[in-house]
Amino acid sequence: MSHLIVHGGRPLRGQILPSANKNAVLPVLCATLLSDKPIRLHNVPEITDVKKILDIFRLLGSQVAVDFKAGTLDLHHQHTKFDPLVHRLPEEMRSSIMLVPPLLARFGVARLEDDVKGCTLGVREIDPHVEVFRRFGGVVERTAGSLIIRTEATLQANDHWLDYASVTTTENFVLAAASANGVSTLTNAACEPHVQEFCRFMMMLGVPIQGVGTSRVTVQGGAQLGGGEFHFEEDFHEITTFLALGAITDGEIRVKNTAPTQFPLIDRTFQKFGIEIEHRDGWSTAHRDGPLKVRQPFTANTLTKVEAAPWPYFPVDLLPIFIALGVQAQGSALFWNKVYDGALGWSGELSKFGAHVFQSDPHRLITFGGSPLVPAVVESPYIIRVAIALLMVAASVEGESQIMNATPIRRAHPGFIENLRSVGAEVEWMADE
Ligand SMILES: CC(=O)N[C@H]1[C@@H](OP(=O)(O)OP(=O)(O)OC[C@H]2O[C@@H](n3ccc(=O)[nH]c3=O)[C@H](O)[C@@H]2O)O[C@H](CO)[C@@H](O)[C@@H]1O
Ligand SMILES: C=C(OP(=O)(O)O)C(=O)O
Repeated sequence: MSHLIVHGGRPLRGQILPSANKNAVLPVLCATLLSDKPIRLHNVPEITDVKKILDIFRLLGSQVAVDFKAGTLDLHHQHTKFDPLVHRLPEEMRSSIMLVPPLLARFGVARLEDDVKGCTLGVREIDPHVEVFRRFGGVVERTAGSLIIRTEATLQANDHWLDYASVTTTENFVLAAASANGVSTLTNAACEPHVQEFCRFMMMLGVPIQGVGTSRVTVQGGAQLGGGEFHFEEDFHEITTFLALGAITDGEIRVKNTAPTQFPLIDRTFQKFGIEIEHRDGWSTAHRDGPLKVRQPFTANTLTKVEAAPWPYFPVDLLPIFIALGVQAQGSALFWNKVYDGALGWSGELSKFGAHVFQSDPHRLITFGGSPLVPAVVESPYIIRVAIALLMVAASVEGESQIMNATPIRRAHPGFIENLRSVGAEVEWMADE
């Protein structure tokens, strides 16, 4: 059941309790492997990436007890063993790469399959990760289809300066530094909300970290790590997505949001399309007054633009959601993906709805929105948020559309289709032939 049928044109109204952020949950799961004490996690989402990591934990001999209904996960990596000749880390997901430091710290060896590229957004380098492994004393060897990384001794604390603020490389540095023999500092560190949430988990395990939320992070390594309990926050991606779904269908969805301090730039970006976000009493709502409309800039010869780059810029994973708003909003807007070189190639699918978009180069796309759209059969690339963006457009257009290959949604958003139905959407997975 990889395709979605959407009967669009209904305003979506209601209330949503968002799930946790996949990109916080996955590094935390990897980090649990550093400790041999019991750990309990709350608000754990039932998503395919989480299930893949739990499967490998079971194969390694860890105790795993999960209740997705209650959102609780109990992990105990006490009798865990890793054999590079037998065990394969999960493929088609980026987060596998963050199992490497805990495996090195505990077993002195890790093996990483080549396909850890995740969403097909363009080049997703592993070199910054390899550099981090080497700086901590890892010896990296290429074999057919995988990398083998080994360490002879305890990981060596060090200072490192990244080429760019990479999310998973920052998390990998912190993971390696936690078990290294001294103080390590990373400069040009990523500081996304999920990186901060991951660091808070590491601190709960007993790792002293300074500079969380900034571009320089210092980690005191070598502490004896404990266990404990941790509760995941609501995902700012999912909050934003449901606010946008309410707005694009001319409805109104109220979404629980206990961290509105993360939202000022996201709110201002909504305003660029004629949408006002209200945060009140732990809930957020998007209001629109009339048709969606791109706000005109005061500067001559420019376009209203959404510029996505590492945090605290506008988050790159949310760009497709706003491109969907752009094709429905009257006027022109420029979307600039400063991170990925292959994240906009799907724009041809928007044309099937009758949308007018122009990709000016691999990083930039202009929407000329507001013209009437028609239902369509479109094909999603393997990109979570693009499957959702196509679904958003379909939900805003009267009639039946189909989104082929929409399963990437299941990598990040548990019960997404059920949630959509609960706010009035007519959407279902297509039965297999
Ligand atoms: C599991 C996880 O957490 N995945 C997220 C993580 O992936 P991930 O950690 O893989 O993303 P990186 O931050 O490493 O960036 C991805 C790629 O973008 C390019 N790049 C990035 C930044 C930059 O300033 N210059 C540059 O060229 C590089 O080619 C890099 O390989 O962060 C990405 C960027 O927020 C998100 O899209 C992914 O959802
Ligand atoms: C791109 C994403 O994930 P990944 O890095 O796991 O592919 C995402 O979460 O939007």
